Order: sequence, then structure tokens, then C-alpha cells
Amino acid sequence: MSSYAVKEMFLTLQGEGLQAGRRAVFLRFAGCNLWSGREQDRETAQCRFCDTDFVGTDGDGGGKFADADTLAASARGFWDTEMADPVEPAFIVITGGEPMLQIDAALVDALHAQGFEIAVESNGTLPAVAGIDWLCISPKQGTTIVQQSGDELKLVWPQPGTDYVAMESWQFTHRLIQPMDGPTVQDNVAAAIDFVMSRPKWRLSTQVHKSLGLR
Ligand SMILES: C[S@@+](CC[C@H](N)C(=O)[O-])C[C@H]1O[C@@H](n2cnc3c(N)ncnc32)[C@H](O)[C@@H]1O
Ligand SMILES: Nc1nc2[nH]cc(C(=O)O)c2c(=O)[nH]1
Ligand code: SF4
Ligand SMILES: [Mg+2]
Repeated sequence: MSSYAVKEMFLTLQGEGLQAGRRAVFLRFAGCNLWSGREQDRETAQCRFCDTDFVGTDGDGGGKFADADTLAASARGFWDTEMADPVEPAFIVITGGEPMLQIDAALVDALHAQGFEIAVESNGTLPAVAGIDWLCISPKQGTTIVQQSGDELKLVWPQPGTDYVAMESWQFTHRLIQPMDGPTVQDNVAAAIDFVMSRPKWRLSTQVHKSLGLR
């Protein structure tokens, strides 16, 4: 990787999954392999329900970073506010777009050298780089999931045709159902609750940052 294309970086609380509520630097990479990010392509994309703008490098804290050390040092700057506890490890969530298009061993090493515990949000169509401390995979119906192990499997619901029974034998410590945000979110919340009520191997993940008015 000669350089990294970052849409935005910011400090917030992790809003999703088992780590919800935790202070985190968010590093959002530009670009995805399942959608161009352009609205006119959404209905023909492999992933059609995305709630995120990941196009370009124009967001707050975004830009092109020439090397891993520069990017890791910039990320560390978002953690180090006067409110940071100097004893706790720093925590970074790397997302996108699809972060596995850009994360490499050099970046993992540089972030660890900056004292970060590294969480990644990925669609699972690309193999995860080694050394990630918390790996979240969120499968999209119709794609081939090559990364069938990790810390949490976070299935956005409903996605008709999803073989969730097969997913129960994948090698994840936690399995979560997350209601699909969008025009039918209220129906999707009800469907997600029904799902976890009938399949106790799964638990509910809500996007708490949205109801809290956080980024
Ligand atoms: C924007 S994606 C970026 C990371 C990666 N490309 C992926 O899909 O996992 C971050 C998380 O948001 C979830 N997500 C995207 N759109 C959503 C929506 N409309 N409602 C609920 N979750 C959504 C994804 O499934 C994923 O877990
Ligand atoms: N607060 C907050 N938590 C999040 N967890 C996953 C997010 C994502 O977009 O990947 C996200 C996000 O965009 N904001
Ligand atoms: S795979 Fe992730 S980033 Fe890509 S379009 Fe789907 S939800 Fe958005
Ligand atoms: Mg988001």
C-alpha cells in the first residue's frame, strides 16, 4: 500500500455491536467493493442498504495519507484529548467503505505502536489481515463470505435469502442481529426482535449513536 485514502476521522462512541458505548476513534476509509457509493448505482449494487457516505477524502479528518506511521499518528491525535484516561489503551474502529481494501500489516503495526486496540468493521468478502484485536463481520446476502471467523458476526436484518442457520456454525464468539435502517426501520426493528426471541444464539444490536445524536 503506497498510500491510504481516508474519508473521515473523528472521536465518538462505538454505536454498534458488543463494544457499543465505548469511546473510540473512527477511521473511515474511502471506497467499497460492493457499491460505488453513488446513488444512481445503489439499486444495481451488491449491497443496497448502506447508510454511509464513503466517497472521496473530503470529510473531517480525511485525506490521503502517504504512509502507515503518518496515518496512525494522526489517528492518535483524535484520541488524545484532555478527557482521555492515560492508563486505558486507546481504541480505534476502522470502517468505511470496506476497510479490508486498504488495511495492511504496516498499518496494524503502526496503530499498535501508537497504543491502539484495533477493531475493524468489514463485509467479510475479503480475508482479514492478521493482528486485528476485534473483528466484526457483517455479511451481505448474495456475496461470498471468505472471512467466516472473528469476534462478532453482525447481520443486518432483514436480508431475505440469508442462510443464518449455516452462519451459526461459523467461528464467531458473538452473533448479532441489527435492524436495517431506512424507510422501514420500525418494521425491521420488530422483525429483529422476533428473530432474537426465537433464536437465542443471536442478540440484538441497535445503532445507538443514531438515537443519541452522535456521529
Ligand atoms: C457502513 S458499513 C462499513 C464496513 C463494511 N463495509 C461493512 O459493511 O461491514 C458499517 C456497518 O454498518 C452496517 N450498516 C450499513 N447500512 C446499514 C443500515 N441501513 N442499517 C443498519 N446497519 C447498516 C453494515 O452492515 C456494517 O455492519
Ligand atoms: N458511532 C458510530 N458507531 C458506529 N459503528 C459502526 C459504524 C460504521 O459506520 O461503521 C459507526 C458509526 O458510523 N458511528
Ligand atoms: S459493504 Fe459496507 S460500506 Fe459497502 S455498501 Fe455495504 S454497508 Fe456500505
Ligand atoms: Mg455508520
